[in-house]
Amino acid sequence: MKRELENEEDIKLLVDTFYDAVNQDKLLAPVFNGHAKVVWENHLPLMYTFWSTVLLGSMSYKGYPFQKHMNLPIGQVHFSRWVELFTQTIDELFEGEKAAEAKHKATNIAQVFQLKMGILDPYTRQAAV
Ligand code: HEM
Repeated sequence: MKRELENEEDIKLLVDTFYDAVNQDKLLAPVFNGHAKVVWENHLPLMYTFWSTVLLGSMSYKGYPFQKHMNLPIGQVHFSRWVELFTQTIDELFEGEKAAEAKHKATNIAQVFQLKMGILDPYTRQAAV
């Protein structure tokens, strides 16, 4: 049954389910595990703090996420998949205002990363040529 996204337990469920999907994705899994060699025991708790700061205002995350992405071998196709999996995860588990906010914020942050990386053109917001 779908529920409102409202507490730390929900954040943990969101993050765990999302990265399970990432780990099964043929496009994204090699970036996380092959290229970046992410240590999941560290990354997952960090992402709980990130999303609880963004959505619940906990202020438990302190960092600069963009820096971790700027040298990754990723383009528009990777970001589109990331946003698609995130959106699917939210829709599968949650409903309501916070769920909508989570999708909106994730999409915006993904767009900002792509603008900063020069993947999207700042004027058209389409793929930069
Ligand atoms: C194709 C898309 C993406 C890929 C491949 C990706 C991959 C990564 C990788 C490899 C790391 C470093 C993990 C580590 O060193 O342990 C990371 C960190 C992180 N990512 Fe992403 N990411 C993507 C999109 C996003 C988006 C859209 C967001 C936000 C909505 C995000 C938020 C973060 C945060 C908060 C961190 C932690 C940064 C820190 O160390 O403080 N990522 N990501």
